[in-house]
Amino acid sequence: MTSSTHTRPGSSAPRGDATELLPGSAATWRAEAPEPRVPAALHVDRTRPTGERLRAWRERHRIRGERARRVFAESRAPERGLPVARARRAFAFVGDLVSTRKARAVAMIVLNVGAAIAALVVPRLLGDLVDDAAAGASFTQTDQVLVLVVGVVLVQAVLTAFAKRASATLGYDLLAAAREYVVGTVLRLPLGHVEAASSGDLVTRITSDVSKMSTAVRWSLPALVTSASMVSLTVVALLLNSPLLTLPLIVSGLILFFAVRRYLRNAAPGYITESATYSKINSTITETVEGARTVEALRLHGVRQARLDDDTAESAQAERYTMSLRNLLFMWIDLAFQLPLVLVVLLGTWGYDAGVVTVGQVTTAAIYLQQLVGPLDRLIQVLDHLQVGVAATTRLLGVAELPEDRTPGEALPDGSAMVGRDLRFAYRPDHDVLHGVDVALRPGERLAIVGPSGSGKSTLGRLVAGINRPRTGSVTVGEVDVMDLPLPVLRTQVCLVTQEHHVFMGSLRDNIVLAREGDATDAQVKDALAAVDAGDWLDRLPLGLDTPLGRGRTELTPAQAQQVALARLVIADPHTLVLDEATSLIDPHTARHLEGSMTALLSDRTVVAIAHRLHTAHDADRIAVVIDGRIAELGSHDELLAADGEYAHLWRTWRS
Ligand SMILES: Nc1ncnc2c1ncn2[C@@H]1O[C@H](COP(=O)(O)OP(=O)(O)OP(=O)(O)O)[C@@H](O)[C@H]1O
Repeated sequence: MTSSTHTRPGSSAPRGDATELLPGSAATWRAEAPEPRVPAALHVDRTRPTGERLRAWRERHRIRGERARRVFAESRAPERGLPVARARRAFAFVGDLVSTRKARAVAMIVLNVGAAIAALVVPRLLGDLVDDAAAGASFTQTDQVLVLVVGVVLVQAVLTAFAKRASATLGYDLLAAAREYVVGTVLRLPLGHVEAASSGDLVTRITSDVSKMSTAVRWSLPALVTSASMVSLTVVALLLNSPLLTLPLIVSGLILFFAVRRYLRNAAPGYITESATYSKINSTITETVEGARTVEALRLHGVRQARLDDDTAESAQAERYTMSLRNLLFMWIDLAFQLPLVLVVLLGTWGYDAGVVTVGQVTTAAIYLQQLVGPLDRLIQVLDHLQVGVAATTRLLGVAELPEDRTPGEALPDGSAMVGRDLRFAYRPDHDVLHGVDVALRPGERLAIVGPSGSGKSTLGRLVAGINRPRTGSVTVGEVDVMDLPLPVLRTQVCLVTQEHHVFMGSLRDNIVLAREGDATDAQVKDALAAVDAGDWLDRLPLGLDTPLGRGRTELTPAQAQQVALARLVIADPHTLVLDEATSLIDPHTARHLEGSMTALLSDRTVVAIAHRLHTAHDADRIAVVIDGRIAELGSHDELLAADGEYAHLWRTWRS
């Protein structure tokens, strides 16, 4: 009963990698995490005396523990972005998934219990065989027992095969349901929250955490049923065989109980912390890649590298913390596995002398104890994986805990008049960037919003388009609050087009019709592209509307991508458009041309144009000048020039 017989899922690969957690992986529990880059202060100085080293180790352990707990606490703080759900929610979530598949879950349990019982019959028969032989029975007198043993072994093999199949199919089914839930949750995230959260955190959750949850659901849950039923039935079989020879198990049980309890208490925060540090690394890398030009321009390589080093060191600390928890647990497990066999032999020798047990019972008890090691070891492995899985699931479910930013109601707009009243908005608490703005759009008018950079133009546009909920006040369309409209209805009322436009993987047609959920005809799509002056390059595409777009396929120029975004709007056909510097990426000549060609198209709609170039304002019916989060002036080009205020100043500056 040596520890080398246990296969243990180690951390020889990063925990984000699903394969490292698979059963049968070559990695063993002894295999430690890849030696991470650790700050010099954390290295062990082997020249120091053992006592001093031990004290230093304890101190480091304490610091790591404290640091891990701090990162853990920070990772739960709502203002850091995406929240983390309570562990109880993770269990309830899995419980819900299983409860809708009761029949298959019961079948899996029955098959596993059947296989476990069959496995327990054999040692009992072998014990009887030993007793018969000790009583002087000849080999031929025991052949019936041997036939029975072979029969039971065959039955056990068949039951085990079916139990494994049932476990695997249930596991995959649970995983599919869990994945669907996660994807659905992430897709319905309120945009404001997505922007507030770190993209690294979100990416880590939907990649690494999904992978960890998937391992827990697909493998650990079924393995929990298999090993738990095997362990409990073996204990029952040991009791039935001889209560006396079951006593050594109490010693191991106590050791395991306290060791596992301590481990479970510390492991959950430890693993959540570990994941939070991966999110930090991802965020730093993502930011560095996205801001590569700024890094290059400002020679920030050293700063970014130092930051990544800090994140990596913090992650290494978190990994070492969970690793030290595991190592401590394994030490106790080894002791708990070694002791009972020794005690059974000693107790058996005494019991045999005293005439209270037979040699057969001692043999059976020894085989049972040997048989117990595998499932017990697996059970503890499973608990370890479940800890990781629960931590990952709480992070995934945390995403679902974000409050909805809108409550779609039944009321539909009566008309297309849009009114914003007392609009205030803050990205950070107590820092309003809009201070009680009132704005009423006249149906069919073109309102230009101009003002200095950072004055709140885009924020006002986002509120009007129903992207963000104002802190106070409301934006209504036809007397209904835009935040109370279901999204498909909102899209037919008001749309925002910004300078950020994403080209999705898919055909050109797919990229355009998505605003109308697929019911636009090819002719409408072509008309929409023609309306935004994209007819020329459309004709040059060999596959026309079927041309596959996206990275590694046909890549559009920024101007073409912007035209695709505008064509989407044409198809969505809302009565109000908010254009946030929508034509800024196109050169001035093309932009002028594009805006010119869109004039006919925009003529029946209300247009709010957040103006980058003042000629857009010049062409507008009214101009709102936004300064420091307030509308400072409102009127036509001529009226505002005559007023000789901020706009007149801006206009003269731009003209000169
Ligand atoms: N996501 C955000 N998080 C925090 N602050 C933000 C965010 N977006 C904008 N702000 C801040 O809100 C204020 C108003 O920004 P907004 O983008 O609305 O101004 P703007 O007039 O459109 O500026 P620009 O013309 O430069 O685009 C600015 O101080 C800006 O720094």
